Amino acid sequence: MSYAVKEIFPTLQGEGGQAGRVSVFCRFTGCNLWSGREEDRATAVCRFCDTDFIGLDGEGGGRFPDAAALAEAITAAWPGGAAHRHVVFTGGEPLLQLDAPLVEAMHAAGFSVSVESNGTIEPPPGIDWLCVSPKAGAPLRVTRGEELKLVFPQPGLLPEAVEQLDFRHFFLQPMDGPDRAANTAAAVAHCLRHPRWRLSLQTHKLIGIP
Ligand SMILES: C[S@@+](CC[C@H](N)C(=O)[O-])C[C@H]1O[C@@H](n2cnc3c(N)ncnc32)[C@H](O)[C@@H]1O
Ligand SMILES: Nc1nc2[nH]cc(C(=O)O)c2c(=O)[nH]1
Ligand code: SF4
Ligand SMILES: [Mg+2]
Repeated sequence: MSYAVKEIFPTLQGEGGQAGRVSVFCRFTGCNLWSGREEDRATAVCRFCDTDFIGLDGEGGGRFPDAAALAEAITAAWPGGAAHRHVVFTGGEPLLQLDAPLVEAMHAAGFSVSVESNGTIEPPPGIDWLCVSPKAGAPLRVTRGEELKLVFPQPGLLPEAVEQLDFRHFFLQPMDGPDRAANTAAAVAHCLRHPRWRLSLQTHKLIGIP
């Protein structure tokens, strides 16, 4: 199958348990919880998204005919040598497009494979680090993985509703937007009272990298 990609760029993973790790981000086009158009935001299932995932027009974006072609583009974007290669598939919702042949092609190219997903779609086999970030009002179908990263606070989705699921790490990530400072204080307060939860800051935004 072919893949629609918004952008491919090297940076540091900014969030969660792998923050600071050199990574190539492959951002797929499209999401199942929002069209990506501002006029639809107020009626979307997911209304707080901080990302432009429409189209193919970002750095390194485009339509890739098969897994080999996309793996080649991701490999070309890796800033280092043959060791420590790491790709993060995100979006939009990457599990609308990421499939086993692409995971296999990335492994064959020497990459460890991470995924950022909203948890509504079952992943293909072989993913090395699955981050699930559940969304209020959306069906949570993926209940295991390496990390659960809850954007906080979300009316209608309390940490208590997801903290017994089968994840190795539990993160609260303050919701960015006009209330970011208050949301950060609330997340810190929740972690202090419920130490299962750790704070995930969007560190790339703090230091001004993509
Ligand atoms: C843009 S999403 C793409 C991946 C997938 N669709 C998802 O929601 O997990 C990447 C990460 O950013 C988080 N995120 C999106 N908007 C945010 C915001 N306003 N504040 C904090 N985190 C946000 C998501 O929850 C997710 O963990
Ligand atoms: N540096 C950096 N880290 C990230 N972690 C998750 C991101 C995403 O948009 O999925 C993201 C992103 O957009 N940039
Ligand atoms: S599910 Fe992810 S990509 Fe889709 S609108 Fe929400 S935060 Fe954005
Ligand atoms: Mg982002």
